[in-house]
Amino acid sequence: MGLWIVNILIVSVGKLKEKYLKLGIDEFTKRLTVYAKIELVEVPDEKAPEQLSELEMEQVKQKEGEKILAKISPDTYVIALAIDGKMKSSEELADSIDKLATYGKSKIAFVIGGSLGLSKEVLQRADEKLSFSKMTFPHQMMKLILLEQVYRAFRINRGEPYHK
Ligand SMILES: C[S@@+](CC[C@H](N)C(=O)[O-])C[C@H]1O[C@@H](n2cnc3c(N)ncnc32)[C@H](O)[C@@H]1O
Repeated sequence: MGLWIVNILIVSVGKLKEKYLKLGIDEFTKRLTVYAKIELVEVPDEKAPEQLSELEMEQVKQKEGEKILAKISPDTYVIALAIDGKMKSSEELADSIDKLATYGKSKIAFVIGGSLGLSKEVLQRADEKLSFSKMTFPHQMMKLILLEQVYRAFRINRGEPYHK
């Protein structure tokens, strides 16, 4: 594990409403502060009623995408969460984070899309696309799962015990 301070930024779309998810997110954020500087940023979602045309859906994603990109500095390594991205084991994610930190990429942003997903501009900016399975998770739940996996990654890299 590199000795660099790793800055983890998680950018997501929309305000977290569910209390049960908030509790979990707060818990893993707190646990992670031992290992990294962690920042969670929520950008406002665009109104997306049921009956949107393809074009309108693209516009929603584009507007949300602009707000996401505005939060990410140019020297940040961006990992976009996408269903069709690359799947990794927890050990592989841990290794990726370790290598990024070791080779001087100490700013890592994970990006989670809104209900319609991420814009092509965000996906183009991303250095990699990470999939958590072929299943679709609600974005707020995705944030909790991501935080747990990032926490797990740091525990793995430190050789610290964590339940299997
Ligand atoms: C409700 S999902 C969006 C679903 C949208 N139809 C799509 O295909 O992207 C909201 C966000 O959660 C993340 N997400 C949901 N399921 C995921 C998965 N299995 N792997 C990676 N990211 C996922 C993605 O960032 C996605 O943009």
